[in-house]
Amino acid sequence: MSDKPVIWIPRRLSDATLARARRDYEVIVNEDDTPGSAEDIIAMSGRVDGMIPCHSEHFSAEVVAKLDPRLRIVANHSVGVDHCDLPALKSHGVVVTNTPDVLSDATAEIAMLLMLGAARHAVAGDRIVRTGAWDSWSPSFMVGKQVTGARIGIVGMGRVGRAFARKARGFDMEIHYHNRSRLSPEDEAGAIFHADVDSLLEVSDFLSLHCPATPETRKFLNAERLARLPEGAVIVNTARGALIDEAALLDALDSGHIASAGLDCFEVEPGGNPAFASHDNIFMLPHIGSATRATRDAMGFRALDNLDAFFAGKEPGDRLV
Ligand SMILES: NC(=O)C1=CN([C@@H]2O[C@H](COP(=O)(O)OP(=O)(O)OC[C@H]3O[C@@H](n4cnc5c(N)ncnc54)[C@H](O)[C@@H]3O)[C@@H](O)[C@H]2O)C=CC1
Ligand SMILES: O=C(O)C(=O)CO
Repeated sequence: MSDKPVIWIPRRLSDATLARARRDYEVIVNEDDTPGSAEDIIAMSGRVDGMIPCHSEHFSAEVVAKLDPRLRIVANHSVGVDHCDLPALKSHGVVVTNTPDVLSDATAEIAMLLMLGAARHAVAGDRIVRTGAWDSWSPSFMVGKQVTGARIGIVGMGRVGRAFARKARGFDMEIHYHNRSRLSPEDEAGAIFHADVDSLLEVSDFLSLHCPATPETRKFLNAERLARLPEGAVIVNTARGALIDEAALLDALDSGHIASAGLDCFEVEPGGNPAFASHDNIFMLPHIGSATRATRDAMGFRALDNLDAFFAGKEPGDRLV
């Protein structure tokens, strides 16, 4: 019997992460890489001291109430923790950490891709070439919306929001933002703060969501707020599907008030919204904001750094509760 702590890794993390984990811990890996169910989480809590779950494993209050006291730390392999009932985990005595910063640039890259693709008809353009339907060219063919110099509204100017703003500056965009609090002049870097959501919406030719999913932000972008955006605005969401009222977004796209949307996150995942599939003006990706090799290694290492600190009796750097 080794005296190393035992940890459960429910999803197939990067090779480098698994190699380091196996060096330092007794590791139980879910080799078939399916999401851990409530039953799996509860059963595993009696066999392990720590876990490295992803946002696909849900720690609801009902699950947390049934956790075995052996489990002492949930070191998430994600920055978003809307899959965790933090107050319940805290009152159950379980430490929770996440992986901030290391995925901000990768996620901001995907937001840029979605913004550009949604603005410039990437879905329809790709389909027309791919299917051999490209049989003419004209000056009015596939005319899109220019990103360079346009006004971008950012909701949630945290780590990913600021990384996105840095990239948008490269496109000479005029940056506006709404956040829980105003940033320092250094972090703001010329971006224009809107204390009021409506005032941000009214100037946003493009709108990109970067705040966490919380009870307060659920369906943040509803019919009323969509109507406040300028005619022909483009929506980008790499945050969480829960932030958008998807039926209201479809209505706004169908009416032409919203020109297009670029979405990495959906209310139902995996799968997405089947009603979106027939819309060429929705550019969709399957929640791959942080999916680069470098970032996935960095996320895994950050989760392990948190475990290492915890099991060494120190404060984990990314402790949330
Ligand atoms: N698509 C993907 O693969 C990824 C998605 N994400 C999502 O992005 C989110 C943001 O990540 P970070 O930037 O690292 O978090 P962060 O905590 O650094 O930034 C979030 C910002 O939102 C602001 N905020 C919170 N509630 C708000 C509200 N009601 N109204 C306005 N602003 C509000 C906060 O003040 C903060 O500045 C995560 O919670 C996660 O859901 C993050 C990484 C990858
Ligand atoms: O980290 C997160 O919050 C994600 O959505 C996946 O990287």
